Amino acid sequence: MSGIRVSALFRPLNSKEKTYHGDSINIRGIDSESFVFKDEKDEETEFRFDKVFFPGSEQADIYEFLALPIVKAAASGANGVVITYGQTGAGKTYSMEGPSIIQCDEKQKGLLPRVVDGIFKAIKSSDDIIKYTIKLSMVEIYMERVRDLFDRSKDNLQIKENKMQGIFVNGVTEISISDSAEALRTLSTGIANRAAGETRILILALNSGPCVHMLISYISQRSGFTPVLDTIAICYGSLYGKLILVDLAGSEKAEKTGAEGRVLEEAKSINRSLSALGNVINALSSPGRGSHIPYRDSKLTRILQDALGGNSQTALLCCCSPSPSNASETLSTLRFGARAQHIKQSAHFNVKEDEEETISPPAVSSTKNESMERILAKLAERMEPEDVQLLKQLFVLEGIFFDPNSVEEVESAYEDVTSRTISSLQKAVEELVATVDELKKENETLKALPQESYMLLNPTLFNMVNVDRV
Ligand SMILES: Nc1ncnc2c1ncn2[C@@H]1O[C@H](COP(=O)(O)OP(=O)(O)OP(=O)(O)O)[C@@H](O)[C@H]1O
Repeated sequence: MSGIRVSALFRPLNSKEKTYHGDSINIRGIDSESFVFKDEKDEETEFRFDKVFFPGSEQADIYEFLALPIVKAAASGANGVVITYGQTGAGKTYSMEGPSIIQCDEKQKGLLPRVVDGIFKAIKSSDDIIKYTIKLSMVEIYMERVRDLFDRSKDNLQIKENKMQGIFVNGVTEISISDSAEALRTLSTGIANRAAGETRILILALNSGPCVHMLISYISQRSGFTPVLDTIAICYGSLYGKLILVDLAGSEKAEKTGAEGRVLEEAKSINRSLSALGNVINALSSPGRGSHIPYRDSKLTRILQDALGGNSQTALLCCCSPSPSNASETLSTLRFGARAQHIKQSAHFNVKEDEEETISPPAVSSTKNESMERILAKLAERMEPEDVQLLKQLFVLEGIFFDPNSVEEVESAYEDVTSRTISSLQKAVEELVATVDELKKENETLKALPQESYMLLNPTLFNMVNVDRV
């Protein structure tokens, strides 16, 4: 999958819409990927997405097209994100959950229960030797605070970032699950805790390891290493895939909600976070984009930074009403989706460090390679070509990841690898100095011995010391 996979979904008309406009709808399908949309002024615009789900589409088809490839990739250690976007009542939650995640007709099942089933299926069909741990977290963003839906006392969680996990919610409750039924029961407690109208984020973390076939490929790579790199060889033990499902809050304008007081404040906060998402998408999709992408402008964009900026497989479902009465909101949802289509990404595998196992990370992505080359070019200005070659291998081994568009992160990755290399070189130098000291001492002892003892101990040394004395 390249870029973000974007689909538009038109739910069936509801009874209210039918009352006002009968059966009329403002879209005319062209094929499974495109349609003509008629706005409030009867102007027509053609839209094309990766797939269009017209009214009456099957929930199973949406899952298979948007989420299944991501589920499979997550089971092999890649990050994935599925987002539903659209105005209130457009079908985001229905698409995500279906009428209920616990008791529901098979046909109506939403993405969430299907994703959970899909993960367990992928695990069952994988190699027996791989052991998986699956953990669930569920948060909502309420008035720019990240709240834990499994533990309501945690109502202002912080978003952090590290090299192995990328972006993560610090201190969030993670519940281990071992089968679909348990996962759905757990999820339903989180769903019961949510506030109406907020953005809900479900994080499924999959850890797997040890993985033997990767151990073999690691050994074959190691055979070419010099002893210097051996001393800093990094051990890998497990892969983890992070799968995030995001049911966004309604995208309509705050004023349109007719709310007042606290509810209006909530609506404005939702608008701010969705407009921050729009700004990030605009920045990422602009052809001559600069290096600054405003991920830090909202909690939502910060959590989705990996998803939008590079190292995840991402699917966006733009949920719409097909009714002329919602034309202006539908148009803005479609435009949002059209912009998102221009974002280019590259998913890569996450390899978690482990002290006991040694496996090689899968191949790095092309974006990461570009970043790597850039950093190596910088290093080449001040290092010997052989050392740069060694670093190149180290980059590949270490599976370094960072946002290649962020100068800050490029710098920190550069500093990280440089300082590790320097410390390993320092260690090697210290060992050499110790060896030289030992040899010197040995030499002194030998010099102090009478000549006859030299000859008995080692005739070669005797000759060397003699030469030295001459
Ligand atoms: N694809 C669909 N098929 C049948 N009914 C649907 C579909 N999508 C949505 N609906 C119905 O439309 C109504 C609103 O849908 P839903 O709650 O999913 O909207 P939403 O976009 O999540 O709204 P909110 O922003 O308030 O969460 C529900 O009653 C739901 O049953």
